[in-house]
Amino acid sequence: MATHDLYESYYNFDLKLYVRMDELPPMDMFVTTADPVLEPPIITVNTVLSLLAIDYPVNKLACYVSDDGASPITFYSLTEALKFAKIWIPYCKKHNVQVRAPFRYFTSENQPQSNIASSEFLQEWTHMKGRVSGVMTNAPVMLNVDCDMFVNNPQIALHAMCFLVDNEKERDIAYVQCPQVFYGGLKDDPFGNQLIILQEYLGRGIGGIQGPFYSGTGCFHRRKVIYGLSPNETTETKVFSSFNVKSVEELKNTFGHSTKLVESAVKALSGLNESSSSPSDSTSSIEEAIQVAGATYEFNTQWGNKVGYMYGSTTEDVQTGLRIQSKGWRSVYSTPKTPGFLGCAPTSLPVIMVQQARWTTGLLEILFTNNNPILVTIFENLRFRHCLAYLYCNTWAMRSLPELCYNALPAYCLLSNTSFLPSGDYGPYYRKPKQ
Ligand SMILES: O=c1ccn([C@@H]2O[C@H](COP(=O)(O)OP(=O)(O)O[C@H]3O[C@H](CO)[C@@H](O)[C@H](O)[C@H]3O)[C@@H](O)[C@H]2O)c(=O)[nH]1
Repeated sequence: MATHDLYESYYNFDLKLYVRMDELPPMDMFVTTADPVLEPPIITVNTVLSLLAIDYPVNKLACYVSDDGASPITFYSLTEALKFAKIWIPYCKKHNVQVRAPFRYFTSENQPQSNIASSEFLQEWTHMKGRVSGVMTNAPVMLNVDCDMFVNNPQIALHAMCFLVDNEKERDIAYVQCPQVFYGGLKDDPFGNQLIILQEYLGRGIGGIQGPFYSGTGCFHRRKVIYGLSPNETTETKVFSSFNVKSVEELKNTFGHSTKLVESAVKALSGLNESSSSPSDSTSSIEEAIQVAGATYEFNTQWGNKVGYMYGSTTEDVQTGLRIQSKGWRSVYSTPKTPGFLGCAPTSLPVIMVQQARWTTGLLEILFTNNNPILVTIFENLRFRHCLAYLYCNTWAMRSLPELCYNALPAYCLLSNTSFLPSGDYGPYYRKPKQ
């Protein structure tokens, strides 16, 4: 194997990835956006450009943007961005640019140092800066990213592949989650936006049990797991014992009436899509994609219930991760020195409160679904200690009441001139220390 064919990447646990370029699995990347006012198209465009420019074979990447706001401005911006991508991506790769979201790259701290940069580079840099203003692929790996989170480490996909490329030891890993890291936060993080407790302490702690929760953006999934595969249903047993004997009708009950989608799901579940790198005929795929994207497609199917993203909670990501882990799958954190993705945290109190109210409500809702952590620990394969970690998060909203009372105690004591701490009179059984 020639050295230049090798991709080598180090992970925290000294895990190495030795794989030829053509052996890397294809990857579909999903960016979601909803509101062109709150999430200006320029942010989405930067995220898309940074994804397209990651260090990965270009013929194995596909990027999908879901715009729930159906904004023509976002659409127009993306078509313009594609033209820009044709010069931006080769430029990043040629000069090994690290931050590949143009709006971050062209900030003052990234100005090239003219004393060390070659004249060719300086010329190209200036040229680039002038332009800044301006059911198809079925890949086995899927990455999802919020529109306001750009790629900060172009090798992040290779880091994730350390775990996902078929490696005997890591076969039961369902997804690789990158912690959410934010730029431009408030000084001293007064509202806890950097999620330090959640990610640095809780996240890393549960990483040692069954792995981090799925927390939305910055997550690399195996498609077959999203389609409902369990770790004990190895590729072979699934193909030969289950799907081959299931009738087409049964499969349609699960995946809907699109024959093409059913075929692609069977391929994904049986691992037959692991090496295909080019999309199928794009015209017919687009027609099929329009059909399966319709709001009514999911009626009387298992989407949202057993396959795909779970419904029933506004934190669909945590619930989907719980469904996956309840089958016994594990997950891992990807925390290379340079964070994989950087996002923009809200900075005003009202926005933060709305966001946290949404999260806490969503987490509580999970307790009232079939994916209640206690039920899936008893009847499925969620580990007990992992169940406790989920319960700790799910009850975030309920904990707010005792926490509020506790926080109000010092103020109450000051006003009423009382103390909630022991007064010093410990009763007859207390022996005073000798002087
Ligand atoms: O109807 C909607 C609403 C939101 N979004 C997109 O979903 C993403 C997350 O929405 P946002 O309002 O930014 O929610 P956050 O609370 O910041 O997101 C966190 O929490 C969400 C719910 O748990 C996860 O889906 C996200 O990945 C995670 O970053 C953004 O790209 C939105 O554009 C849509 O596509 N359609």
